[in-house]
Amino acid sequence: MVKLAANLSMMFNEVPFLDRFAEAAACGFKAVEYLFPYDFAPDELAEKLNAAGLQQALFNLPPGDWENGERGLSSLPGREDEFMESLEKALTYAKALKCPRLHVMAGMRQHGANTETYVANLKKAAKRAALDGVNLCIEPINQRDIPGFFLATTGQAVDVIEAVDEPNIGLQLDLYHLQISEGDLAMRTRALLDRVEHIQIAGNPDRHEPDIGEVYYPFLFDLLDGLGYQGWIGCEYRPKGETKAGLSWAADYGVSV
Ligand SMILES: O=C(O)[C@@H](O)C(=O)CO
Ligand SMILES: [Mg+2]
Repeated sequence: MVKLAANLSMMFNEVPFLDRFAEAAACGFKAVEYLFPYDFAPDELAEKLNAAGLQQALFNLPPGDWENGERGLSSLPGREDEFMESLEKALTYAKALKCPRLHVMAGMRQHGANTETYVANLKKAAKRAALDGVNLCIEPINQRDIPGFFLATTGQAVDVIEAVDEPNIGLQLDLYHLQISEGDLAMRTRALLDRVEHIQIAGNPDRHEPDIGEVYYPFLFDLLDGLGYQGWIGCEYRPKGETKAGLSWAADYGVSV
């Protein structure tokens, strides 16, 4: 059975961030994800999560200087210490939020990203995260949304995961990005599933609700069920209008308003 997690960076933007937990739970979501928790204290977030009876499915490591275009540190030579510090910060939050997985963003080609640094950093980070029982994921992102993002395709991600060769690193399969970059969603999902740690969805090409656009998600959900996928599916989309008004697509999966 498909398990949907609300992405609180994009959904429920009608209310302040800390109020989005209760909104998501009221609609029937059992888990949430978001980009970054770092504007708030871990205890404050844990209290919101617990009060709403939600699980924390995923969040990202600090990405570096976001305002100035940084999108992760893990592949940037000369930033290794900063990267490990960012991991420690994320692990502190993961512990407070009982979050079993973290997304490690790759970084930008134009900032000097390279595979050797990426693999070495991920290996060290995976070993450290394993001590806390946390898994890491890497996510290929399409070059239209983030031109120059270092991790561009699932093939590259699989090569990196194989080179890192640690049991707690896997793929964050965002089907919105995959549709733009590679297509052939069902066949690729089937081939990649044993590497997948987390899935995200949105309608293509505008990143609105999954029932708006060119991808037919009910087919992919049935496929995932048939393949025995047990993980979360993060709803990482920008609602076209009001969040709740656009949730009817999720009624068959335990979410309604
Ligand atoms: O797909 C995305 O944009 C996110 O999952 C992310 O973590 C980076 O922006
Ligand atoms: Mg994503």
